[in-house]
Amino acid sequence: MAPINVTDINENKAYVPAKKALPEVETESANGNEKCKGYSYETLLETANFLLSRITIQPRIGIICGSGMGSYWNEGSLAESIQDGVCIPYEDIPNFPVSTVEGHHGRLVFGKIEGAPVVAMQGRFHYYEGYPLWKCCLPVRVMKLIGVKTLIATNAAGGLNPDYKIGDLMIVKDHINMMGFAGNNPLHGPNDERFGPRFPPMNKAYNYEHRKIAKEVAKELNINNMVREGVYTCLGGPNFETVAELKMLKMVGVDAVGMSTVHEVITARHCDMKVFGLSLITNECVTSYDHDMEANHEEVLDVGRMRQDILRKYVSRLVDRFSQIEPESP
Ligand SMILES: O=P(O)(O)O[C@@H]1C[C@H](O)[C@@H](CO)O1
Ligand code: HPA
Repeated sequence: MAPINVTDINENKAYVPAKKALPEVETESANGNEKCKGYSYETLLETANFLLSRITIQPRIGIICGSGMGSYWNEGSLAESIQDGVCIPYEDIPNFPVSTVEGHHGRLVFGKIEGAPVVAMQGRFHYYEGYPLWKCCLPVRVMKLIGVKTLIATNAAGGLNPDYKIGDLMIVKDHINMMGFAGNNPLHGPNDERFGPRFPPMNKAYNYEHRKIAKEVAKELNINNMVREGVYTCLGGPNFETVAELKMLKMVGVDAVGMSTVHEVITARHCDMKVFGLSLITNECVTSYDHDMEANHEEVLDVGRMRQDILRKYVSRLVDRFSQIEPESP
C-alpha cells in the first residue's frame, strides 16, 4: 500500500511544508507575565506526515491509555488485540514530548483491533510533568491530522461517588474543567481556524451515541454491575487531593477525580472529533479526617493490572462497535 499523505485524508486541505524550522508560535498571555506557546498547524502537519510515512493503515479511532492501562500492553493484554502493530517511540517522532511517568510507556502503536484500524498512545503527557496543556494535547491534534475521527480517552481516577468501588469503570458523561476556572486552557492563545473555532461549545463533549453503545456493550459482556456513568474532573497534580478539596468537588457534582483527560477532550472537540471517555476507579477518595488510607500511584497501577482483562475485552468491543458507525473514507 502506498504511503498515505495528510492531503489525502483531510478534506483536501493543502499541505504546505514549513519553510524553515519554525516549531512554536509565541505570544504574550492575557496576564502578560507568562509566554503562551503552541506548535503551528504546519509543524503538526510535518509530524503527521512523518507518522503517515511509516504506516500503511488509516486509523479512524485513537486511544489514549491511562495510567497502568498502557503498561500492561507489554504483558500481552490489550496488545494482544492490536494486530499487525507498528510501535513508534515518542522520542523518534518530530515535535513530540516524552513520557516521564511510571505506567506510561511512551510510544504510539498503530494496528488493528477487531479489524478496525487504530492508533493508541501507550502513555500520555500530564501537566504535572512540566508540559503546558497545549503540549499535553499535541498528540490529539496530530491524531486529527492523520484522520482520526473518534477519540477514546481512558484514565485512572479516584472514586469520589460513595457508590463507586475500586475496579469499577466509569463512562464519562461530562467533566468540570477546574484548571480552566483558573485560566489554564489548552486552547489559550491564538486560534487557528483550521483546527476549529475560537469559541467551541462543550455541552456535548462526550458523545451521546458512544455512551449509549458503551452501556449496551457492558450488558453484553455482563459487566454492567461495575460500569457507572459520571462526571470527571482533572486537577493539575502531582499531589493527590486534600480532604477539603475532595469535599468541595463532591459538592459540585464530581464523581471521579484525576489528573488528565479534560484538556485532551477540549482539544479533540475543538477539532470536531467525537469523544468517548472511560475512567478506571483505582482508589477511593478519602473525604474524612479519621481515615488512615492514603492514595498512592502503586495502587493505581495495581488496579490497572487487576482490571486489564476486562478493560481489553471492553475496549476491543467498543472499538468494534464505534468503527461500525465511523465512515471508512474521509
Ligand atoms: O494518565 P492518568 O490520568 O490515567 O493517570 C492518573 C493521574 C496520575 O497521572 C496518576 C496518579 O496515580 O494516575
Ligand atoms: N486523584 C487524582 N488523580 C488520580 C487519583 C486520585 O485519587 N487516582 C488516580 N489518579
